[in-house]
Amino acid sequence: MSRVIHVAVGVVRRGDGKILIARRPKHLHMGGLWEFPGGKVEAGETVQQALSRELREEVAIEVQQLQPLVEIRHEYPEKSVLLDTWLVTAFSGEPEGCEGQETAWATVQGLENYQFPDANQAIIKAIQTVEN
Ligand SMILES: Nc1nc2c([nH]c(=O)n2[C@@H]2O[C@H](COP(=O)(O)OP(=O)(O)OP(=O)(O)O)[C@@H](O)[C@H]2O)c(=O)[nH]1
Ligand SMILES: [Mg+2]
Repeated sequence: MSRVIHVAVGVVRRGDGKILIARRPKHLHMGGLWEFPGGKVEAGETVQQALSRELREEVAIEVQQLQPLVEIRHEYPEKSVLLDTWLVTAFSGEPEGCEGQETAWATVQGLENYQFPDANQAIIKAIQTVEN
């Protein structure tokens, strides 16, 4: 039995309702697929601290306001993840892929046109049902 990897995931929503997505670098787990930016929670960090750090490191934005969205437990053949997913409703800065990743803004409906890792289907469902 392997350990569950705790991952902080950010669903960054812009004023016009579009959602930020980024393409995972080819060499990583699930490389080439689209994702919501984020990464592993490190020892001694809260999930909110991890999310702020990851969004700064990966897409150069500062989180200003967030709310819990959903927690997804998923077993991939090679690892188990807990995607601790937050809706980011205010941020500063203009997102860019700091590690050379492609980024895009998608409408909630348009998310279906992108290929995500399997675990993300449940996140997309949660985004579709969220109000306000
Ligand atoms: N960030 C992110 N990770 C996801 C998503 N969906 C999903 O299955 N994962 C999985 O969660 C795991 C951890 O994410 P990560 O690789 O971004 O972690 P990280 O930024 O800390 O990278 P690192 O390994 O360089 O430290 C990966 O196995 C990844 O495949 C998603 O939408 N966003
Ligand atoms: Mg990451």
